[in-house]
Amino acid sequence: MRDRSHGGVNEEEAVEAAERELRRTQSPQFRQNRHPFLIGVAGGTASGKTTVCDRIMQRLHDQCVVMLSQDSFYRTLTPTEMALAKENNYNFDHPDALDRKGMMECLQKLKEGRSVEVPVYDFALHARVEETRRMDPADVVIVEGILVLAMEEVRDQLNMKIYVDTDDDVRLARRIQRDVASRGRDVASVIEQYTKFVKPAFDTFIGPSRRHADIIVPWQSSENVVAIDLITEHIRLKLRQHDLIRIYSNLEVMPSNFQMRGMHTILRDRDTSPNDFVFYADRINRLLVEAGLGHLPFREKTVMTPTGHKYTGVEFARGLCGVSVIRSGEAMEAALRECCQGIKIGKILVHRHGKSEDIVYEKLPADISRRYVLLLDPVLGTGNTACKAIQVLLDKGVQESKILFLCIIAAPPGIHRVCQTYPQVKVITSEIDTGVDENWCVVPGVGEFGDRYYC
Ligand SMILES: O=P(O)(O)OC[C@H]1O[C@H](OP(=O)(O)OP(=O)(O)O)[C@H](O)[C@@H]1O
Ligand SMILES: O=c1cc[nH]c(=O)[nH]1
Repeated sequence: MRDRSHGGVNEEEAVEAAERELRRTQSPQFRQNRHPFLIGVAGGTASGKTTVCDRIMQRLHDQCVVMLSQDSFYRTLTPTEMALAKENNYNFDHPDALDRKGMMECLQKLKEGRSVEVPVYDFALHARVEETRRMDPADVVIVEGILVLAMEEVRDQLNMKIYVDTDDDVRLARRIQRDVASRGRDVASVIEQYTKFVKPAFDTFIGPSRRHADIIVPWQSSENVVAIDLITEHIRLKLRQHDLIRIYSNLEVMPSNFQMRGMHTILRDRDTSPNDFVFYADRINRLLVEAGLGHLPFREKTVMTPTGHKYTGVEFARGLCGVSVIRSGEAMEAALRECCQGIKIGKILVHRHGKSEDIVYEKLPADISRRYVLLLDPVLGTGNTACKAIQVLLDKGVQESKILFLCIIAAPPGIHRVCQTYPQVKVITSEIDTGVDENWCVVPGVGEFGDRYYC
């Protein structure tokens, strides 16, 4: 008889658990260990970037948000460069005018949740001053500047890329006003600099960087309130999520409710009987497969209901197959067959020797290159096995974007490895674990999945 005594969670316990979670997530240690959400805001000179950043910060007033400006990283000019600057002949709009290394170091530290000392630049002297400005770890870091999306190394660090789009004539008028009023310049020199350097740099670096943006915000004379609403809602959603989901758009963690937590508690309990282990692993596998199928394309289809009315719905995608990683992945085949009758399922065997692995066997559908592939393996640990298996599929001609990797538990090293190496592969898991120990076991983990499932 199956042991069902793990069943319900009473309301009082649920409230207590929720309160414990709230206390935990608000503690200083928790906040310090979190990676912030990094947003880049670019656009031409005087396009309204700072106003966009201010509006985002105002809306996120209950979060810790800091703003890093590209302008802080202008290099102190050499005497020769200084002479050119004095003759209005130095290109401040070129990426080489920046201390890109210093900027990346700063960004990296903030990303790791560490404090930084940000340089302070004096625009009138064209030099860094002695003092620095301390910036503490934050939930959200906004990096603002004309070249933020033009520098690949900066772009690669960002979780959200915004481009502020404003007409050239509006920007020039604003730039003249600003430089005359606050940077001690006259109108003629501002226009000369604009024609000689600002506009060509816009045409070469800044304008083209718009194609890297996730969001292009039209920003003319009146403020774009709708865009700011959408951006801040998206950030709030991301902040509610686990760090790794914020970072990788190709990672999906199934919603965690008490059913899911309860099933995981049983899988993770070393005293769980083999029967129960199989029963609950199968239940999660079924949910995982359904979550994976939810990512496949569909076509609209209209049918007639028994009441004689039309129902407009969708038709499932064709050209799908499964591939299980032997042995544990085979435990997920039944769930896939229950959802997709008659589906073809291939197999890959990766032999692990500690850190290195070899593919020792593969049997895949002959036409796999034309199919979507649900790659099945319940445990993602270091990610070595998954990467090997994915590479086999790519070598067979499967498109990266057509691979969905399904696993019951995923450890952060494996998530980083797979999501970074194969950014178009969708990784779907039911829980993220803490890590991998010195024996390459996932912790807290479920132990050796295959031994427990097949014993
Ligand atoms: O991400 P990694 O560190 O590579 O670890 C994950 C691999 O480990 C497990 O298989 P295992 O080698 O235990 O073989 P089994 O399925 O035959 O039990 C699991 O099913 C994965 O294939
Ligand atoms: O913890 C682990 C790691 C690899 N494989 C498993 O089955 N469990």
